[in-house]
Amino acid sequence: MNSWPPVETTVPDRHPDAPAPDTELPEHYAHCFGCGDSVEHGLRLRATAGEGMTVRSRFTVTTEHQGAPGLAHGGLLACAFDEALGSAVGHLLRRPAVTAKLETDFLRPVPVGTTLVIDAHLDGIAGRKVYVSAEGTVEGTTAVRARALFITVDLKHFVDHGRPEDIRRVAENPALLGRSIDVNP
Ligand SMILES: CCCCC/C=C\C/C=C\C/C=C\C/C=C\CCCC(=O)SCCNC(=O)CCNC(=O)[C@H](O)C(C)(C)COP(=O)(O)OP(=O)(O)OC[C@H]1O[C@@H](n2cnc3c(N)ncnc32)[C@H](O)[C@@H]1OP(=O)(O)O
Repeated sequence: MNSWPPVETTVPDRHPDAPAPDTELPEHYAHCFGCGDSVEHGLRLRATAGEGMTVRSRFTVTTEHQGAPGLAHGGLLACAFDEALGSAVGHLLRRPAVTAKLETDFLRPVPVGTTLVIDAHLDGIAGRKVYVSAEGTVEGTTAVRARALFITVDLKHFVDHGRPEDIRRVAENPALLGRSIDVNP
């Protein structure tokens, strides 16, 4: 297995305003497929800040998340990890970031009706590059592992690239961003 992180990094401190351990984390965007409550068949991940540079997320697989009969679709499992890893970056560093690379190892099938518990860990940063990894367990057995590179960006990244009507909706109703992001800091 390649060494991880693949470049020399430092391990940052938790941001002083990062949520305290055991705090339930809010959805970061109401229409986010990973965590938003407004997405009917979204993944609706729920996350809790952990100790140190960790966040624990939970994803309950429903009938709408199948790839094969009774089993979670691998792409949706990757999505759950993207969300869980992004949540660790965003909440622990309090900086906006986007996924540049996401790699997943599927070790065991994940059945419909089970809850995948995803423990994400922020491994290190090098400039704008943030390396994170996670392990997902079902009833105590490791089912999926993932590693990702996130790149920190300015909020302008989203304004410049997002569809204008969606950006406008958020500007008019900042509550769509939950309590995670202060659009007028
Ligand atoms: C007021 C503050 C508020 C703060 C926020 C607070 C709280 C937030 C709270 C919660 C957030 C919660 C949850 C978030 C949950 C889920 C997140 C889901 C995230 C996503 O789902 S997001 C969608 C998918 N994602 C994209 O839509 C990205 C598309 N992409 C781009 O937008 C560009 O591609 C970008 C910006 C990535 C880079 O572009 P760029 O021009 O800015 O920078 P550049 O290319 O120079 O890369 C810089 C350095 O990264 C290296 N690098 C780049 N890419 C690499 C790769 N793939 N492999 C290896 N290395 C790579 C380069 O090699 C260079 O390295 P070096 O510095 O060493 O040269």
